[in-house]
Amino acid sequence: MAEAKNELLYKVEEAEEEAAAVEVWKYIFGFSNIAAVKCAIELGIADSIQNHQGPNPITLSELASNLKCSPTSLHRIMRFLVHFRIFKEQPTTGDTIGYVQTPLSRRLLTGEENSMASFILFENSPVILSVWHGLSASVRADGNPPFEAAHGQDLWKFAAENPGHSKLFDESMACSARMAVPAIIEGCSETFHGLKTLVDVGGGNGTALHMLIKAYPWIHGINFDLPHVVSEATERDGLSHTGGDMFHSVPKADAAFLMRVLHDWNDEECIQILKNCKEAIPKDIGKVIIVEAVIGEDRNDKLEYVRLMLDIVMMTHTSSGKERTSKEWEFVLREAGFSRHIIKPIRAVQFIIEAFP
Ligand SMILES: C[S@@+](CC[C@H](N)C(=O)[O-])C[C@H]1O[C@@H](n2cnc3c(N)ncnc32)[C@H](O)[C@@H]1O
Repeated sequence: MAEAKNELLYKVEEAEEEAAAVEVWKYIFGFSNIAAVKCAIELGIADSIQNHQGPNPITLSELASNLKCSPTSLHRIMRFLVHFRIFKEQPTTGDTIGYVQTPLSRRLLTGEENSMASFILFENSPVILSVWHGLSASVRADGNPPFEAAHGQDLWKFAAENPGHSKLFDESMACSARMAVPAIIEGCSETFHGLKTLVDVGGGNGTALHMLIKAYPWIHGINFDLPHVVSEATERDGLSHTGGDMFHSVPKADAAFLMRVLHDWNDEECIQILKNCKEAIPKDIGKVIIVEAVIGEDRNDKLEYVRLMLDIVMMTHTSSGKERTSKEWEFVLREAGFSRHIIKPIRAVQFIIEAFP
């Protein structure tokens, strides 16, 4: 009996060793996946495949000629991206191989509804990649927050002084807003009924608010963000842009909407922002609609790993931000003076938290 048990234990350990020997390469060369995808976006591979006309899928030589690339190098990139199922190969009638899109490669198109291209380019820009080197120092608490250690100032001040970086950041946020807002509308439509005005606090370039106003045209939207952000935002029907500082005050409206803003700040700062939102809404019918990750709420959810990654992203990108558990949300909301709140899951990384004065 004991021998059989030892034998089984040995087999499990052996299988784990074998798996580790394969898995460890992900951590040695894992960045090559990101770099190859970034390269595909910069070259415009997905766009070129999309724009290709004709009965056959685009061949390597056609793609290389469109993109003005060396076919030999492009072949190596395409072989890699096909292996990782970003693109697919398909035979042509001319007995060669062509390339076609997959649902994943369509996320690399520029200017498409589901595009994540700007988000990928932002997260893998030199400015952001350099901050990751400061992670262990900040965990040991003997270093500055990683972004400040790398750039000498925080993300927001850096953005205000670097318009190119700020624009890419706003576009990257708009990309993921285009994914999140349909999930909000699908999962929580009733949240917006009865509202005449809605202020999007830290609303970036207004993409999310514009989508909400299109779905609920009776609402007038106020897109509120830092002055340098709203000065670059496009004018859109049904909404106005207001520049300011949410730590000072928030424009008045029936409800305040905060999507992926509070996770940029520590508890004390969150409480201050939430108190200012509470001041901005009516005491009787007002509410604050928060769109944020809730860690550990559904550990088996397919997107839980994204919430955990996002928490580490907050450690590196912001000075004090974090993703929160439901208990941590309860704490900041109570401290900000809200009497009750409800957490609703939606089909997204984030949940909806509705808080009432
Ligand atoms: C992570 S982004 C979220 C953008 C948008 N809500 C979304 O989800 O797509 C955080 C936003 O907060 C804004 N922000 C930072 N500090 C602010 C402040 N003191 N007052 C107003 N907005 C601020 C930033 O400019 C940025 O647009």
